[in-house]
Amino acid sequence: MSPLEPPTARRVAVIGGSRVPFARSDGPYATASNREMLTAALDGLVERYDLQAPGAVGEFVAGAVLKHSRDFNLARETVLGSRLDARTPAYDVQQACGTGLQAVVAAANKIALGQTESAVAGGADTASDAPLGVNDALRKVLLEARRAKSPGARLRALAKVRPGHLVPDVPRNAEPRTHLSMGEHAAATARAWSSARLSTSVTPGAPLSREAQDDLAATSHRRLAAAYERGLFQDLVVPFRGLVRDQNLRPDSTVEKLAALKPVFGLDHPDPTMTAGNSTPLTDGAAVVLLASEEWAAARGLEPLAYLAASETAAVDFVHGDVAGGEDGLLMAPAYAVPRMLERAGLGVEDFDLIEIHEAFASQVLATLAAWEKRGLAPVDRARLNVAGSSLATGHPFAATGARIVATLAKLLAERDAPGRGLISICAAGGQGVTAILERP
Ligand SMILES: CC(=O)SCCNC(=O)CCNC(=O)[C@H](O)C(C)(C)COP(=O)(O)OP(=O)(O)OC[C@H]1O[C@@H](n2cnc3c(N)ncnc32)[C@H](O)[C@@H]1OP(=O)(O)O
Repeated sequence: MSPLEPPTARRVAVIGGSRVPFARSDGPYATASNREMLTAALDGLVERYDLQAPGAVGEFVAGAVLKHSRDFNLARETVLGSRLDARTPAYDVQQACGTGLQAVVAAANKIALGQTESAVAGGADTASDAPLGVNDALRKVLLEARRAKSPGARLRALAKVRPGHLVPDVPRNAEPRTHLSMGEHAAATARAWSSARLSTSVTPGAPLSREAQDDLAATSHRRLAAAYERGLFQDLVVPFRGLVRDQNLRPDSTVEKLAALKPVFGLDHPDPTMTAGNSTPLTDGAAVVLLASEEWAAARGLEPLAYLAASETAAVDFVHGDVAGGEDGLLMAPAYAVPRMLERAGLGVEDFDLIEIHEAFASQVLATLAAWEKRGLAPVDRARLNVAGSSLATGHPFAATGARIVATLAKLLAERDAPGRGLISICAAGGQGVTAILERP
């Protein structure tokens, strides 16, 4: 028997995106689950691209960072409650804040290899509906009670419950080994890069200054507001629970206003620079992207916005390296992923019309830019960076951010109505980075 020939890779088109407006946690989506938000985003896409028919979508790939055990396969549970055909296979991925982009890459690779013709990928997260666990002591008692062979034995087991057992196990926005929050890690990285050279900073002498961070945040709000204003998100955002645009957006967020906010991270060092204004807020939301082969798109008369041309992941050893931060801080893996991806593609950052860096914190974006320059990449032209705003303005529902960025960038490339290339860089908890290239030939 002759072996199957290895398939030739095909181009993967980004057809469109759909997301709910992002909401600040404990706000309008406080009672919405990941599944409900993801279903709303998915149904938006199903409706817009007429995907109800059986087999229209080959697979749904999605994930959440904070996930209830009842959503053991959130993607499949979402399909079953959505307008997508119930016979659509679905599975979860999880790579912290890189989840949404990793879901896109996983789905795209199957399309590229001819294993499916179309897929939807994305993610959702809610810090409002975070899963609370029972603490270990109570878990032992409850399991003992469940195993009890008689009502008496069950009662004896339950009688062991003490008030202290009722303290819930709350998921923390902290690194499990260092016990430091993401913000504290970013503050340590900002210190490590504070004397870095950065050609394009508003404060060239001190690229990670408070002023430079606030400027980045104000720019993000200003550009997101302008993008809403000119209708960029008209076919990308579906209204949900009374919101029509991202709740965190403050068009009036000026550098002067941001300068008045008090620092919240890195307070154990002189001159802390990170505030609620130049950090992302805890956010609830969901986003998805429709991907397909060129043949699938052509058969439906759909014009691809752009193509997923490359992707890369990297991880830094922040555990054995510099645990608290340093050059290889927790959120610095894109400093390795992007140069590697560009080398493989034979491109430089100057070859990109648009660059999207997920804004976990302004300081982390600036440290990433400095690291790229240090590793020999050309300075990033700020006029091409996050041109429609990014996470500082939209907010950051962890697993949704990748799909938000892919859909926004694809739309921005299509808008230009000319050949173009866009770069995506996303840092993730766990010391990981997920990056990608979109292209419009
Ligand atoms: C890989 C990754 O992505 S890692 C990133 C993961 N995400 C995180 O770690 C989330 C980090 N963020 C947080 O933990 C929280 O949002 C914090 C600690 C930064 C801030 O929390 P809070 O103090 O609750 O923020 P809050 O929204 O109340 O803002 C504080 C103040 O700043 C003001 N403010 C916030 N943003 C702005 C802005 N853009 N412009 C003007 N004022 C602002 C608020 O109005 C508020 O003012 P008030 O005290 O007068 O009401």
